[in-house]
Amino acid sequence: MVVAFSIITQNIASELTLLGVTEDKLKGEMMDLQHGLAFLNNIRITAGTDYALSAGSKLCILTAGARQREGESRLDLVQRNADIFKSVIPKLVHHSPDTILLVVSNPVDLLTYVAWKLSGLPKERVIGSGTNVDSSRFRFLLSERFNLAPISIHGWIIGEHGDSSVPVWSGVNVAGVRLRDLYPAAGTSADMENWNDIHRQVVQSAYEIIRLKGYTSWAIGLSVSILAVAILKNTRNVFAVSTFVQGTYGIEHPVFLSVPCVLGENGIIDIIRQTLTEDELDQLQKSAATLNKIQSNLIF
Ligand SMILES: NC(=O)C1=CN([C@@H]2O[C@H](COP(=O)(O)OP(=O)(O)OC[C@H]3O[C@@H](n4cnc5c(N)ncnc54)[C@H](O)[C@@H]3O)[C@@H](O)[C@H]2O)C=CC1
Ligand SMILES: CC(=O)C(=O)O
Repeated sequence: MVVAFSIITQNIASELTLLGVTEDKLKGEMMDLQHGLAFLNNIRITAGTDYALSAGSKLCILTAGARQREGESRLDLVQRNADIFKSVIPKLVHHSPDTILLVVSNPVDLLTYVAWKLSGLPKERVIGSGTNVDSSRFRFLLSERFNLAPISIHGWIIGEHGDSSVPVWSGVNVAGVRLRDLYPAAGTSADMENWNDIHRQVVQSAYEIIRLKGYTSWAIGLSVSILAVAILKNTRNVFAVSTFVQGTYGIEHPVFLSVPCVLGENGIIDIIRQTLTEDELDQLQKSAATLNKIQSNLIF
């Protein structure tokens, strides 16, 4: 619902459909959103369980599925949510054969792979929300340490949206001034200033928020609506999103994980190849291997 709300406030869509399994809940959410339209630009909002409502969609955002309970990892959800995708994806693509799929449900990298396989769509049109939200958490935490606005901090988290994510310390910079030029040990094992604690906090963020409020919503909602803006407005902005990476960064496994990608009306237009250190590359390849191990045992 935060994704839907953020999209409505961004004025990027003329129609929005909420699809799900509970008619009453969907109708209630639809009415509540509709009653706010007098304060916003107009948009046609519909809701229901009939996938025909979504016919001709340019973008389908997938948030269906189980979420982590306290202490559960994202990877623990995989088979449950793959089963749900088995019933959802073919119906979506049947009604919108030229759509772009943007997967948010967890574990997002594995489910993006599942969505790609089930949909038959070209890989450029199947995208996972990936580590865009981790990168935003990273930039926020760095911004507190630098005492600067998060938007002025450039830093990327790549790899799995989950426990094996990779902080690209070698690239962290403000206005082109690299943290590593000022303090070469930042994020390494020799780091006396403990910058890596920021990455630890990024990885722990979802666990901590789930412990505190039961689920995460605001940051992911904003993060996904920004991706929707880039796709629907063809902006060519660069975000860390989950894409098919076999053959890039020396990754041999057929997996989806996050690297910086250019987004536009056809989905992923290009991958930006970052100059990673040997250690960062090694971590990225390990992240791919972690995902591949689970992916090879998936049934869908
Ligand atoms: N990638 C990311 O950064 C994030 C991912 N998530 C993931 O998004 C998913 C949803 O999380 P929440 O919205 O918090 O959970 P929620 O429980 O509030 O919503 C899940 C929705 O899925 C619907 N659903 C269940 N089976 C369905 C089916 N067969 N067809 C259509 N809809 C179905 C439910 O009715 C419910 O409305 C979870 O997998 C969660 O882990 C959540 C936050 C961030
Ligand atoms: C739940 C989740 O994946 C997140 O907020 O990062």
